[in-house]
Amino acid sequence: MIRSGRTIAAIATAVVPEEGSVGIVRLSGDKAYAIAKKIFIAPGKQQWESHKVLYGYIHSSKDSRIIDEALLILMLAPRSYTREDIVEFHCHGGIIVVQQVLQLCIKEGAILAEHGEFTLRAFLNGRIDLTQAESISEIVGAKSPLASQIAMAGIQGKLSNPIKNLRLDCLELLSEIESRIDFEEDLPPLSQVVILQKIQDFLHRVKKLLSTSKTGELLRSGLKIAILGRPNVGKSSLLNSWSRSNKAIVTDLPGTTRDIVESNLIIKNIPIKVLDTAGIRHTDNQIEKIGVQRTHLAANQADLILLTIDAQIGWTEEETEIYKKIKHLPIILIVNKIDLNVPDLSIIPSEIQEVIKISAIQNLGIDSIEEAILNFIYKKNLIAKNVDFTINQRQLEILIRVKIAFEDIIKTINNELPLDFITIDLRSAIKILGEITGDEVTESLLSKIFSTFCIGK
Ligand SMILES: Nc1nc2c(c(=O)[nH]1)N(C=O)[C@@H](CNc1ccc(C(=O)N[C@@H](CCC(=O)O)C(=O)O)cc1)CN2
Ligand SMILES: Nc1nc2c(ncn2[C@@H]2O[C@H](COP(=O)(O)OP(=O)(O)OP(=O)(O)O)[C@@H](O)[C@H]2O)c(=O)[nH]1
Ligand SMILES: [K+]
Ligand SMILES: [Mg+2]
Repeated sequence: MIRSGRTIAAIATAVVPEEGSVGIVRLSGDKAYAIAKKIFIAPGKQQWESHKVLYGYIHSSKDSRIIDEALLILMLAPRSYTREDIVEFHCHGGIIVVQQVLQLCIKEGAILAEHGEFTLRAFLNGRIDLTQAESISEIVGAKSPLASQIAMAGIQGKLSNPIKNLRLDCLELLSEIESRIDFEEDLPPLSQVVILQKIQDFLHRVKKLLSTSKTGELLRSGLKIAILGRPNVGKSSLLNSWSRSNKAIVTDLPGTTRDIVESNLIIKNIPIKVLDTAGIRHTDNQIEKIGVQRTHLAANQADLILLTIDAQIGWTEEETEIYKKIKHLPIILIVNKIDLNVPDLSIIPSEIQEVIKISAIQNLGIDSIEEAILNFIYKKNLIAKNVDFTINQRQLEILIRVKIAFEDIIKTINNELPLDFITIDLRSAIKILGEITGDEVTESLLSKIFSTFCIGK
């Protein structure tokens, strides 16, 4: 994975046939400039200077066939994304031209970049730390404006700064304690109370960082919501009306939906995956049977269930039977088809607190469903107010280990054990914190992290 010394090349923009008016191919490494000189002609008196745009043609050096009319940007080290020499060819979009330009670069001695290799180099060359690199990957994959804003804060160091500061404060305390151990007679004593206060402050700071993880998780993975109910209550109609699509087949025949139909929505910055499912009933039809099994699987993987009933029919024995199987899950009751009938809601189970009346066909009540979902999210504390950064799963796991180390130190102090015991845990906390920023990191961990990035990033 770490192969500095070679010049890497990749297509940096999305590759979609006939789409995207401009496509970028970029090179990073010692040979970038020489390769660019070979395949790019800048007519007239244009100077090959760093950070100036050149206009010209990309051509195959072999048969001098012109591949594209393009712009070129040269960014010489260390003033570049990777801190190596970078060349960008801004070509016409679509896939053919950029693929040809990439091939040309390979022919001239570049190697294909691996996932995240440009950003890996930015990290290895010290331009950014590991949290900033992870934030760059996150801004690319952001599913909502808030997620993107949080990733941008991460790129600017909003996450790495508190972690770096905490690590520095730990290092300072460690050296104070160690010097007491080494030169006990020459220094004023360090009271256990002072150490305790400092560790409690560190612990508080770790907990604050940890508290952002749920929000991060919600913004990244979103919420899975399954629409459940017996056949013909209008589950597929609800999915269609909600997602303003015709994704799911709707007919007046019970048992229409056989397989899960998914739709991805964003509600107030939160990604929501809505699953339409096969209506639950006993059936001898082999296909429908499998559909119903899939409904049960989907229900158990969902964060929230929209149990849907028909206003004309109300709550029946069948609903009671379905409810028994899902009552351990968070449920919102949806009463559909209120355009046809005023429903009798007197017999629904009292445990069901949220009841929303809608008409899928007339697009009525969808906003109330969204409001109820947001309430569910706030009630469960899945999203924090005024978040300015969040930690990811990797950082969460590391911070939990740091928290344990601090808690162990507090126990050590309370048990009045010798200072040596404190330094062991403190040193371990420092090392673990270094795994977040990348100050303490193995090559295999780096491969793991950067392999999830997109190519050309
Ligand atoms: N064309 C293009 N657009 C792009 C990128 C890119 O690589 N190419 N980026 C890629 O993700 C993002 C911008 N991020 C960047 C971050 C740092 C540097 C950079 O050259 N930094 C140097 C020099 C700064 C300076 O000249 O003052 C540095 O920090 O040392 C460039 C782009 C988004 N847009
Ligand atoms: N009047 C009225 N009819 C509706 C409404 N929602 C759905 N329907 C009708 O109810 C019938 C069944 O709708 P679907 O959306 O297929 O019901 P489903 O729950 O997905 O049914 P299965 O997939 O078979 O389980 C169709 O004829 C719809 O047009 C509504 O809000 N008002
Ligand atoms: K149906
Ligand atoms: Mg259906």
